[in-house]
Amino acid sequence: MAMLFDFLSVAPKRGFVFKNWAGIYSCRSQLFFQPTSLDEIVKVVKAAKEERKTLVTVGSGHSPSDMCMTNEWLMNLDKYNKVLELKEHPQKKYADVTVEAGMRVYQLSEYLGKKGYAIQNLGSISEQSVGGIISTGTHGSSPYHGLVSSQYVNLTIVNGKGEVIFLDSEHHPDVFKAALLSLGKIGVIVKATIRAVPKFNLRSTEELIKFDTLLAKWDTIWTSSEYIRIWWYPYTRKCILWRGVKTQEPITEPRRSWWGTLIGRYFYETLLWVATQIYPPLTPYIERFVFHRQYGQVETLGKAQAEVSTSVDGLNMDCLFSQFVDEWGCPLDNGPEVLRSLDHSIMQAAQSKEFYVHVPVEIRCSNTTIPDRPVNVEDRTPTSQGPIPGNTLRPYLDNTPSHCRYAPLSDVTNSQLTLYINATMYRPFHWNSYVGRWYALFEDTMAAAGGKPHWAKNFIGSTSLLEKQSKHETQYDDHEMRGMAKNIQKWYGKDLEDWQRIRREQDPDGVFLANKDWCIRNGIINDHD
Ligand SMILES: Cc1cc2nc3c(=O)[nH]c(=O)nc-3n(C[C@H](O)[C@H](O)[C@H](O)COP(=O)(O)OP(=O)(O)OC[C@H]3O[C@@H](n4cnc5c(N)ncnc54)[C@H](O)[C@@H]3O)c2cc1C
Ligand SMILES: O=C1O[C@H](CO)C(O)=C1O
Repeated sequence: MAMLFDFLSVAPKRGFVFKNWAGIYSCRSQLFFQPTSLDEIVKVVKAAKEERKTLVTVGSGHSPSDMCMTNEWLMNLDKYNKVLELKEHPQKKYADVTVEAGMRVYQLSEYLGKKGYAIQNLGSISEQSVGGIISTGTHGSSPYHGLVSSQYVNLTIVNGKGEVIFLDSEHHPDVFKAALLSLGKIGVIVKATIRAVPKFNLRSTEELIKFDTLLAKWDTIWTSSEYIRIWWYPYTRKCILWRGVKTQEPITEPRRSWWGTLIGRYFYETLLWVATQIYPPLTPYIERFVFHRQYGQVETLGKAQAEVSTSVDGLNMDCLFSQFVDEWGCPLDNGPEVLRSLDHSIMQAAQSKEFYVHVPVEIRCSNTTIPDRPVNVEDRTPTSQGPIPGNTLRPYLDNTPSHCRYAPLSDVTNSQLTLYINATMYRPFHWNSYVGRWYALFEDTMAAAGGKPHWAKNFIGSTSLLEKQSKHETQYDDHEMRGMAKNIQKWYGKDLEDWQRIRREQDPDGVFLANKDWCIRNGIINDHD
């Protein structure tokens, strides 16, 4: 082995155990690589091909599912994480920054901040790697911004033949579309160019509103701010409406957070542990108690005090504890019907003590419609709303509704938007909670509303959706993913076929077909691939 890998500056580790962030899944890889240069990455891919091994590239391991698990070769690009180039627009309206794909999003924000720029939109955290955040369809929450991958102008990948390929809207646009949401199966993303905008702060409010107020204002609320997200606390019948706009105002004191304190946090996790492990009917009481500690009792719509923070602090949030997450996207127009139905089911389940949900149920939106003209940047100021897209291609595996049509910012309505609902279930002190019955109901509701699951998360599916059953239903753990091959083939149709064709062309020997079981149970490859 020493001979085979003497080109590496960091020797591969044998038997390295990888655990995902939530600690739900772990695997023992045969060999674990941390290359430090493009040449080393190419050689690792070629060695995998020659040795007939499969290779998974793992970023920060923040995907909650078992998608990165492998008992063959595992590679991580944490040591391949430098900034390569910064190209500024002549009037500094934006900057295109090329980085090595192992860079973490928080590292990229730190670098950009020093140069006077910021990432246009973020998800709830910044721990992810650039390669990882692109590969799963990660999103934030905004009526104007799309998937995080829409900020990327180009990618460079190493495909399964060990070739280095540059991808953008002109060079191999079909491979670019496949790599913009690839689940790590098209090639290793080694470099990426992100379009950043002038640095901005966020002026945000957190308003306490009734669940009924949310439903009553559904038609206009989502377009009331550039950044917006809602946290739903079903047992309190209340929500927190978070809204943010770009500003150049100076940063203010952060708002207080009860669960942000050591005692609040530990107490909350202990209460959840008691509820999940000893007496589940406590859950609604805990939720009400925690909500009132954190947010108070009184409706504050239009009256909440604003906070000014950096864009990163404003867009990221405290995700609290290890968790299962089942998140789906569906047309935002279907929101009221979906939420009424989920509300009814959650209340009935609590009454019959069938299951309990954790909070918040996160409600977000994105605008993944494709602009019909380039954005005019000349008149833009650092606080102008909306994105300057890096690309305007729709990834083949984009899970958001495909029928929504573009409208200029001033004309955006709910009909342009995707609704994301995120059913988080905590694992207090890393003890599992029961998710099966809640997630089955949640998934049926979302599928009936035209939804599809977020690829990276803990969707469960059903044995009835598998092409071939390897286990009986009773042999699965409560939270174990059964898969949804038949639905995924039905939902993605020709897009999936195109993605599969490109996958085979780029990786004819199946170097990236690790964790084949995950791929087959979700229909992205066939048995004979
Ligand atoms: C607390 C928390 C908050 C989150 N918030 C959000 C959110 O707000 N919005 C949202 O949409 N998601 C969210 N996620 C999910 C997260 O953004 C995605 O799972 C993301 O893909 C994780 O990035 P990663 O670097 O950890 O990738 P990993 O989980 O390590 O890998 C994910 C996939 O990317 C592939 N991959 C990684 N690097 C490369 C590469 N260089 N080349 C090719 N393929 C690669 C892997 O093979 C795998 O298929 C959250 C997750 C957690 C745990
Ligand atoms: O996966 C996710 O986890 C957090 C919620 O805790 C979030 O926003 C996701 O998305």
